[in-house]
Amino acid sequence: MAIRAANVTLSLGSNDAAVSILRGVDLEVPYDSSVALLGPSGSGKSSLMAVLAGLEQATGGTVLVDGLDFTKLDEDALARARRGRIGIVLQAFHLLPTMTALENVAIPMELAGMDDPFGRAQAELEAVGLGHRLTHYPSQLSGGEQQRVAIARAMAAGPKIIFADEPTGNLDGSTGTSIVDLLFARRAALGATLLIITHDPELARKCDRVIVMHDGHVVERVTT
Ligand SMILES: Nc1ncnc2c1ncn2[C@@H]1O[C@H](COP(=O)(O)OP(=O)(O)OP(=O)(O)O)[C@@H](O)[C@H]1O
Repeated sequence: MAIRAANVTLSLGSNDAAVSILRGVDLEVPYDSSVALLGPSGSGKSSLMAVLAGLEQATGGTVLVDGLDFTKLDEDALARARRGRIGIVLQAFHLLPTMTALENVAIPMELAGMDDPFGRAQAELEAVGLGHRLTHYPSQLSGGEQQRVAIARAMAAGPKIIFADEPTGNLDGSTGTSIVDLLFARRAALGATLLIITHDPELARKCDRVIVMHDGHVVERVTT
């Protein structure tokens, strides 16, 4: 299993002010599969993703990601565990404005000490259709192009698991559709697992499984 989570809880704040955000989530996600995470606003989708991606520590339960027990790792070890294993795409593209498209994709790999960061970055930008935009800065790119750079950044190190939180939320309909197609195509090419938060039932149907959350729980699991 790419992800195996059992009885995961997340509380934020302490004592009287504590808020229960995840209230015992169980989840199994096979390798090389796609999963849509649906549910009303505030149901805990982004919080669950943060825990599974190693960005936030669960308060309780077990979180096994690619065989690693994330609940046993401190922040530094989590950062190391994410490298080359996990790719993240968010609604806001979070590109660095002072870096070109190529640098935005290559520099994180260079900092992580990976081999040939610029060669890999160029290959991945070509794969997302941006071979002609390598030296453009984010401000010179359209929203859809910026999200392609963000996807290239998430994919370039060859992650086993890709997390995407409403990746089309800032894009118009047809641009959003092409971004989704691209995510699915790159996922398949890499043999990676994709977990995608969406409000779009049509997108959810494209995934192998659909998981519905409500009030910090998983309330429905559907295999499509
Ligand atoms: N840092 C925080 N401190 C306190 N409460 C928080 C914090 N982060 C999230 N929450 C609360 O946790 C609950 C779940 O939030 P989360 O963002 O995971 O939901 P979501 O399902 O992703 O919602 P949306 O679809 O609106 O993005 C919400 O009630 C939110 O207000």
